[in-house]
Amino acid sequence: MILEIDAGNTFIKWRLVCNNTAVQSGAVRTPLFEPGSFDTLAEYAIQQVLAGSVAGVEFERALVDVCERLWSLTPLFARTQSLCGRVKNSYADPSKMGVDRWLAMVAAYDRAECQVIVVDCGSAITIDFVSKDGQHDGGYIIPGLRLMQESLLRNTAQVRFDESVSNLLYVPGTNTAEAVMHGAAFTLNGLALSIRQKADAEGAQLFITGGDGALFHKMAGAGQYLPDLVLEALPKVCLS
Ligand SMILES: Nc1ncnc2c1ncn2[C@@H]1O[C@H](COP(=O)(O)OP(=O)(O)OP(=O)(O)O)[C@@H](O)[C@H]1O
Ligand SMILES: CC(C)(CO)[C@@H](O)C(=O)NCCC(=O)O
Ligand SMILES: [K+]
Repeated sequence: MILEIDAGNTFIKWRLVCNNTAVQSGAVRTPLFEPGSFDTLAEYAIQQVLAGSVAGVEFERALVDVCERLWSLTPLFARTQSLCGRVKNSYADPSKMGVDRWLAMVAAYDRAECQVIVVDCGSAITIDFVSKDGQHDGGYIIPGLRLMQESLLRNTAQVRFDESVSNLLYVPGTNTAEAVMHGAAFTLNGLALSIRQKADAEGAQLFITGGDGALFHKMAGAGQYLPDLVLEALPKVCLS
């Protein structure tokens, strides 16, 4: 049994994989992660822990301790590489690129083996372009839906995330909260349409993941939404 972990700035997502099949999965809010968070998995015979993290060194240290305590093993952390299979990084210093972006690109390219556009709608929205021969042609990092709203609503603290069901609406708002939340959704919608257009024009396959990925997928009306895309490439990247 293998425990795979994708640690982002909002959620730490995990799944248990047995014979290449996910048998259980879950998520912990990153700020609420504590050494006991994985105690419910203590009973499983976990032979390997593979992790990709953009959540900082403290999380990595905590995970090392947890794995030692629960299963007497050391987790393997994926690191952004300059090359993995045919996928070539465009960063002069690959260590500066979030490993979640790299993992998603490697997984998407492995599936398509042609030109891909990879969109991860998490705390941040990242959009990465990989050519048909595997060259990363660069990408974008944009504040995610929640960050867009929070950056504007920091001074109207009563507006809570639960109200953002209206994220799905992007008609012009008739109060501040609506104007801000619908504005964020309107921005995401514009982004989705422009990415779809680019994918269509270039004949690229579009891969979408992340907490707001389902919404982006709906807005784009194209591409594949794969919630576990970042986890998929963990074995390849950790073990190469
Ligand atoms: N219940 C929820 N609580 C918080 N955010 C949610 C929830 N449901 C959807 N979201 C959206 O999902 C986003 C977080 O997505 P995700 O879990 O993919 O982020 P992450 O991988 O932790 O972030 P990153 O990798 O960018 O650091 C939030 O910004 C928010 O817009
Ligand atoms: C952009 C995020 C936060 C998306 O999760 C992550 O990939 C990250 O921390 N990246 C580091 C900066 C970069 O990728 O250039
Ligand atoms: K992510």
